Amino acid sequence: MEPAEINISNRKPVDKSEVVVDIDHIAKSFGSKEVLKDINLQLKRGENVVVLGKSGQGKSVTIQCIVGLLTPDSGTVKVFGDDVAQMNDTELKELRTKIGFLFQSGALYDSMTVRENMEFPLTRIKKMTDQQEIDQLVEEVLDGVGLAEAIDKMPSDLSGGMRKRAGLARTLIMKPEIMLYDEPTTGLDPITSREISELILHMQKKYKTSSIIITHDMECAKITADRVVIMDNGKYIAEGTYDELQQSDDDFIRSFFNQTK
Ligand SMILES: Nc1ncnc2c1ncn2[C@@H]1O[C@H](COP(=O)(O)OP(=O)(O)OP(=O)(O)O)[C@@H](O)[C@H]1O
Repeated sequence: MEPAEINISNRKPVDKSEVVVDIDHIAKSFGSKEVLKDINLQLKRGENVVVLGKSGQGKSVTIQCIVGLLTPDSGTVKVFGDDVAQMNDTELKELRTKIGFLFQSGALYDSMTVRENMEFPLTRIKKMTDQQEIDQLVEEVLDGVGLAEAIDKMPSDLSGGMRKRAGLARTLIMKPEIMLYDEPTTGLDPITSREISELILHMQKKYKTSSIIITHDMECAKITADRVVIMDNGKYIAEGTYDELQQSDDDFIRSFFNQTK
């Protein structure tokens, strides 16, 4: 059954100067398949927005449009006020240094220790050479995610939750202004999932990042979200705080909140 469309037009106007990601009526098809029909989303500075939606609704495609890996067929995506589709390779590279990703796997290099994994983006991307400065940043970031003791371990010696923390640390060491989390708690047990969600919240406060968090984990949404948007059939159909949406009169919206993990 098609969900009822929810009126989201009466939301408060957003102060544009605070908007770091502005997705304006984007559409994207692959062949005859219309994946995104009309997506609008504004991410404000320092805000955590959680995107909920059933599988295959185009959440990852939306993220790829933000970093310029895909170009929308119509509509615009502006990051820090600049249209991503108009950026040249140098500008895209520069943009991506300001955006951190955390994917499901955590994406560590298995042949490097935790310390070497942290050093890698500093020496390869930031071209840092001062070893003392590098050591200080690595120790600080690992301490922040509770992995100070694991600094000389190999990724294969870490639990799933520790790997996820290390992946997060490796992203945060670049001090991104925007974080994109794609299913950050998938595959983790409930206790570790909660720890990662709390860490995402803690990191938002500590580094003042703006984040988009794609998840199916409602506890993660509850812990991390300042605002939740629900995506269905290529459109954003509802938006509000976790509590507002949980109390919605719409059965489809409430169905997200009634699921067990
Ligand atoms: N590069 C591409 N070429 C063709 N089709 C694609 C491409 N990228 C995504 N799609 C299609 O777009 C649809 C949405 O994919 P997407 O990965 O964004 O969904 P999702 O909402 O993130 O799902 P999930 O929650 O399962 O990760 C899928 O049907 C997918 O096959």
